[in-house]
Amino acid sequence: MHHLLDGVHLAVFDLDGTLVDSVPDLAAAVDAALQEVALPVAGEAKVRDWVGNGSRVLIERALADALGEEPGEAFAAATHEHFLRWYASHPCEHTRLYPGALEAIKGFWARGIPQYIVTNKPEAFVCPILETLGINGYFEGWLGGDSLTRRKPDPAPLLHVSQRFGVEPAQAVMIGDSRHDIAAGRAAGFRTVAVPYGYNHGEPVAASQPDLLVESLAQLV
Ligand SMILES: O=C(O)COP(=O)(O)O
Ligand SMILES: [Mg+2]
Repeated sequence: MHHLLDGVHLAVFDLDGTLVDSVPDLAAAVDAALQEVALPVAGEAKVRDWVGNGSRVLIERALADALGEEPGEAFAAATHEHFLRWYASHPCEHTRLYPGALEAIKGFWARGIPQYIVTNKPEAFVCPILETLGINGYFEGWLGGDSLTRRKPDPAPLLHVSQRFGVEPAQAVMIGDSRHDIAAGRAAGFRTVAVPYGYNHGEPVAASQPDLLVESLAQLV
């Protein structure tokens, strides 16, 4: 194990952009929703920069881009419903594990360190993706962006998990790809690890000054 993980008793992973490249399926769902409301599609490159604050914000960003102004509440809600319906039936057609992700998960598992997912994506989509990729059995559970009243960058979901496992925050690590993961981890008192290949609104995640930056999750184990 990397020395930053000495004495770690809980590993919390972000999902989108950290364990899995989910943008192809997210972008397909965003584009399907945009087409439902007769707006031009956005494509993967734009969606990549919009992911990170949950699906409702993702749709609001897509609508603002297509309309050139902030969408109205009811229009955003209706378009979000189109997104949810599409994504629910195609959550994992092109979504893939990043190189090194499986190695890391197996490494934590082999050492008996409990693993949990804290994502901002809606909770309902987490299990289908993990199951399709065959990795759900490695995790004790997961929280989505709609599981609690607060989500990353708020530390609440991380503290919820560490309390559930009776682990001091200093003995837990948050592993993610975005400034929201690092902010949540730091605010919770977790150690923080970032990967540079994911989604961080087009900015380098190194700017968030994680405790450790690894090119591949395999470097952790
Ligand atoms: O769906 C999102 O907006 C981000 O999801 P993540 O927290 O797993 O990166
Ligand atoms: Mg992420």
